[in-house]
Amino acid sequence: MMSKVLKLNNGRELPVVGLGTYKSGPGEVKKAIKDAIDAGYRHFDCAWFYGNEAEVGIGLRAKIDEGKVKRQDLFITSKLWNNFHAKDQVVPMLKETLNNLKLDYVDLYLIHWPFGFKETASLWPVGKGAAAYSDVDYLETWQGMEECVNLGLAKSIGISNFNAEQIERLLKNCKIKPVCNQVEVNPNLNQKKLIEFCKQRDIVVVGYCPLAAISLGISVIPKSVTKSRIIENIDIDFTLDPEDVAYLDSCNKNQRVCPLAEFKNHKYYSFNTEY
Ligand SMILES: NC(=O)C1=CN([C@@H]2O[C@H](COP(=O)(O)OP(=O)(O)OC[C@H]3O[C@@H](n4cnc5c(N)ncnc54)[C@H](OP(=O)(O)O)[C@@H]3O)[C@@H](O)[C@H]2O)C=CC1
Ligand SMILES: O=C1CO[C@H](CO)[C@@H](O)[C@@H]1O
Repeated sequence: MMSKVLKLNNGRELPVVGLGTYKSGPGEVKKAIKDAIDAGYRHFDCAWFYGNEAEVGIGLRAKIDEGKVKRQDLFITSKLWNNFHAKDQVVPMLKETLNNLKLDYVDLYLIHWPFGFKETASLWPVGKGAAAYSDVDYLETWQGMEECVNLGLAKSIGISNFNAEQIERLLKNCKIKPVCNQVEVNPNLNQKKLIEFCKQRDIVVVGYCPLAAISLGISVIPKSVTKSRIIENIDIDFTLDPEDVAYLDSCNKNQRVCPLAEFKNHKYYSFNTEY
């Protein structure tokens, strides 16, 4: 049976299953949040880039106000987008997210990707080449993330889409350790080496695009705006037979849904290494 929470390296607890919110559209995400809270979800995966944090916040606030949950029972994650990697932009961007979510703090704030774009570039500067890239080092960004913890705006901080080498470099140069690395995990990309690498360093892996990938000792954040699926996705009280595990292992092709290959020439692109 799967444990319901994972312990983070700062002593806090992360509910294993969370609700993803990417592409949860206007007019549907508020209801999805409310349905999810009713179904027992307490972990919500959000991001400034998803453009829907204000409506997510309305759903959360409605359930808090009706007394269904307390703020302290929820685990809310958000992420810093790539155009805002300069150290002095991190706190203001988190404040904007908090304003949208109508919260005083997030439980977890992540650097969404290790590579940055210029603030003046578009949010998704495909085809613009290096002219759109910023070379702000994610170590600088991390100092801004640490400031978020020191100000009480984030209870925990972490990273997303970082490779092993980047994690090692960050661990050697941080004051506050990242609690998690959020990366793609599914049968086509089982991430065994990266998961083991993170476990050895007491970093929890949160798996995105996760449908059908469970039992790996990680947290998963399936997205759905459909009530029956929201309920189905948290009802995962089962263990897989060894043959099922072997079958899922055989599916691994190291293929990504989100390679962001458009940015593969960026100095801090993370998927040019094995893991
Ligand atoms: N850090 C990062 O860079 C990234 C983070 N993420 C995060 O991870 C989350 C999950 O990833 P995502 O890309 O959304 O993909 P998912 O693997 O969660 O798939 C979501 C899709 O699957 C459908 N679905 C959900 N449950 C079921 C079910 N039980 N049966 C059949 N279909 C189902 C949903 O449809 P419907 O909604 O219509 O029910 C939706 O179309 C994101 O929402 C986001 O929060 C994602 C990508 C990158
Ligand atoms: O979170 C995310 C959702 O998916 C996008 C790609 O389609 C990613 O860029 C982003 O990291």
